[in-house]
Amino acid sequence: MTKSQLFEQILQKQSYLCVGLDTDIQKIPKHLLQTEDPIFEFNKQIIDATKQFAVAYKPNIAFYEAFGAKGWESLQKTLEYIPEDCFTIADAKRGDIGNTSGLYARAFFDKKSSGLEFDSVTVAPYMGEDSVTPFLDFEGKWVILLALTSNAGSKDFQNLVTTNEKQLFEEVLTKSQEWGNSEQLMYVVGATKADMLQSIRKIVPEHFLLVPGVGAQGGSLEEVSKYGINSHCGLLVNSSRAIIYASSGEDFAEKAAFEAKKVQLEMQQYLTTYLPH
Ligand SMILES: O=C(O)c1cc(=O)[nH]c(=O)n1[C@@H]1O[C@H](COP(=O)(O)O)[C@@H](O)[C@H]1O
Repeated sequence: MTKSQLFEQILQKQSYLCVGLDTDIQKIPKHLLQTEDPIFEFNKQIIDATKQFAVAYKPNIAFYEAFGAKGWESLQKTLEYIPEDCFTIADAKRGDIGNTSGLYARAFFDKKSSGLEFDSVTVAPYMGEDSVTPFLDFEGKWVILLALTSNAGSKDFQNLVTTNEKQLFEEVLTKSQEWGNSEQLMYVVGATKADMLQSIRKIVPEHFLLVPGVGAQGGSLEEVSKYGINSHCGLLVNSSRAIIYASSGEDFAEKAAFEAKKVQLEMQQYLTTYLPH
């Protein structure tokens, strides 16, 4: 999916919601445990319930690979079930020396090789250019580079000041623009770091940002939208637990739809207010 196609979807659905499929077998409703593939069954019902309110889905790979071959099978079925018009993110946080990154890229982008073809994959930037470019070599695919993450430990390294008198995450935003453009690179900025969005937008005015951390982690959707929206929206805001575990009963899909719709309606307001006309 291209940047302009993604923006079109956002305008059509009046939403920049990404539903995180962090599907934890311990948390899914008990009645699904009798089905042949409970993780897929849960995802299928969540996707059906939320697809009119969401423009993207982000399965977090940890929740699948923990179950070995069976988990990968649930992931593949889930990916195939996501509607064509939704952007897909493999949240795998990969990155290694060049030849290894090339194989990680095949795992998520090359259907003939792995059976999976996502639109994008999350990548850790700290091994530098040659660890990221093998992902960028896949035409039409996106790399979502970790910049300023939502967790408390992000300050351990990402805020350190470098010899250029910049914080490390700012170096990531600046340097990586030499490797790819805003048609193939996005950045992760945690919703809990919304106060930094104004200065981040000065470095990456055109790029899409994947913003996790609203909902369960407490980030403010309003702040993120106010400081993060650019001329083509430029935001995918992820919510996982607050939507998919809105209920642990048989009404889980209905409750997920209710939560997703609530977020979508809020986003509609922010698009009206903050999207430049
Ligand atoms: O790359 C990510 O998606 C990510 C980056 C980050 O800084 N913080 C963060 O929470 N995430 C992911 O976003 C999701 C957040 O889930 P909830 O807190 O349940 O909405 C999880 O899958 C995290 O792994």
